[in-house]
Amino acid sequence: MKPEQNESKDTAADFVIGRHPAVAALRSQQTINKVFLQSGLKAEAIDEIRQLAHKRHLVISEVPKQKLDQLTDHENHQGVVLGVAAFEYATIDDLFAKAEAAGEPPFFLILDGVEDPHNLGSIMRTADASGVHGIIIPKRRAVGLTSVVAKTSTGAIETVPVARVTNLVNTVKDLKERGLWIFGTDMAGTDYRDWNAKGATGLIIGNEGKGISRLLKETVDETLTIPMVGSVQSLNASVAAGLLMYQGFSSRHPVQH
Ligand SMILES: C[S@@+](CC[C@H](N)C(=O)[O-])C[C@H]1O[C@@H](n2cnc3c(N)ncnc32)[C@H](O)[C@@H]1O
Repeated sequence: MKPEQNESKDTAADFVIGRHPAVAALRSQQTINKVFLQSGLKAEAIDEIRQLAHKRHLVISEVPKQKLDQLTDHENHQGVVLGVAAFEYATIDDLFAKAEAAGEPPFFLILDGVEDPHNLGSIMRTADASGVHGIIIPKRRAVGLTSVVAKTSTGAIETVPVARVTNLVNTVKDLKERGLWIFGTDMAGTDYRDWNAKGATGLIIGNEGKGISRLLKETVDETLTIPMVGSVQSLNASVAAGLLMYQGFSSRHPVQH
């Protein structure tokens, strides 16, 4: 499959939902594109939001409650939703370009349905620190680039490109054709301390509950395990990703004695 059939450059819409978060966002430096207020709603907090929006020369759209329910997937919006600056997604080619610009074999992270924005943000933070050239996520059933992810990433959202694809299995097959060696992760594989990530590498981290899907597991060249001696079943996805990314870093940047 050609990459352009599976992925494209796109942007994520994000919303600030509810009265307090909206006031905080309007008072901050955050770029706001749209202000939606529930039509006919009268309250002091709404007046304050109107004033703050006017001060910033923002256009206010008065919309029926159903429209806000729809935008927020029925979250408790209290009649207020702001459309905030979207984060732009990269393409797979952008990720390859980043590796090439660094003069290094690609080191990509593939997240198979990570859902928790704190996990994604924290993974991005470690990816930035450990020299990962980019992250690939699926379009469906996974968290995207939201404001919580941006905050948790402590700025890494600006430096680590994230590509969103419709079909991870096809993307991984395509990456293999482009020379990457694909590593899966679960509880029964090679000890990750023996892992050498010097070559072109794709590392897959699974969903917080389900791990890596069966079809994706079938595509991997090798599976890695972080040994565990306690009683818990598995590590948190971002902790496991962090340890593995740093093992990758260690093999790429050995200590010079
Ligand atoms: C919370 S775990 C998922 C657990 C899931 N029940 C399973 O059995 O795969 C989320 C992801 O973190 C990574 N992970 C967690 N603990 C790991 C370990 N000890 N070794 C390798 N990867 C691990 C894997 O990528 C896993 O898919």
